Amino acid sequence: MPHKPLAERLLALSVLTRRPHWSISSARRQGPRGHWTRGRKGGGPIVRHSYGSGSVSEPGNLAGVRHIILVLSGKGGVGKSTISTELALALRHAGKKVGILDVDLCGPSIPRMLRAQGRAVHQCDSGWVPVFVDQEQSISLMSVGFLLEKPDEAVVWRGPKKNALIKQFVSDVAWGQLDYLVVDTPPGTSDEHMATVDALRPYSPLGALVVTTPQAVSVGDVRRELTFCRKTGLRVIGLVENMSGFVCPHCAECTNVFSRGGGEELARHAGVPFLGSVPLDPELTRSLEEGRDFIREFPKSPAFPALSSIAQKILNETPAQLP
Ligand SMILES: Nc1ncnc2c1ncn2[C@@H]1O[C@H](COP(=O)(O)OP(=O)(O)OP(=O)(O)O)[C@@H](O)[C@H]1O
Repeated sequence: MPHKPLAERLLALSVLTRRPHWSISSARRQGPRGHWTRGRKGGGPIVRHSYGSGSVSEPGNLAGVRHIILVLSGKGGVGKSTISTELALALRHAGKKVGILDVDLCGPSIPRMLRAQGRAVHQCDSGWVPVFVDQEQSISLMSVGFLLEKPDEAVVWRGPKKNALIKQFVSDVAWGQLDYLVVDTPPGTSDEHMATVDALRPYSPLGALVVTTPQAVSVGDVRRELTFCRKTGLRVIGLVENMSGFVCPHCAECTNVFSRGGGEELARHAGVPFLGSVPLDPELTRSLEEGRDFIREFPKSPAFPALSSIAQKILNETPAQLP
């Protein structure tokens, strides 16, 4: 069977939902600049969904989410998806219900990191049901990776189309009730970031966690990321320095492969909290490649204390529990 293009599969998916107000099919009356437009004016749809720990009847599909955390970085490959995944796992092991929204449309890596590639997105009356990655259904994940025919298929879209999908991820995914939604973003400060921040603004995100590596270039990029947060009114929860030294598995000595301390110094200089330094850890790399639960399986590894302490700092800031 020939592969259908992604837009066609999304169209088929939204036709299945038969949603009267906002679906790709009804909204494909394209605006003058190629934007998908809403079928009717107004705010988010009134939804009633009843899975998870209760039922809600409020505007929009993020109404049951308590805290939204964006994970940003100025540069690619610094470990944004890694920090998003491990933060979600650590919060889940602290007894929280967690969702992950992967808006890194051109490089969705979280399905692989959580061994969820190839899983399907289903429908309910309230929209797309995210993929539950654990048996207890404590972590749910939505990613463009689930809409691709092949895991390595490229998403070659211009900005307006990407922005429309991001808006749809925010308005049409039935998250149910969550303590935390972790949003993994692409590197940089692009249109997609603006679209994400704009779509999430009505839900008052808790703020942004900014990831950097110790090298000067990444630290320079993160400076721009902090400016982006300031200009878009997004609070910086804190800065994380990733790949910060390598702890030898034989003698436990830490070698600073890159320079060290740049992130902490930048945080001090910028007046934002520093959340911690995560060392390079081969067990972390392996567990991400194999889609294993690093927080549960590797509590003695070098990256574990830093990752749990970052999660604990977030928990300390947001003590409220779901009822
Ligand atoms: N602290 C760490 N120790 C060991 N490996 C790590 C660590 N942090 C990240 N990695 C590895 O580095 C690679 C890049 O990480 P990741 O995909 O999280 O970066 P990213 O910033 O999300 O990249 P992109 O910009 O492509 O979205 C991955 O293979 C991951 O396993």
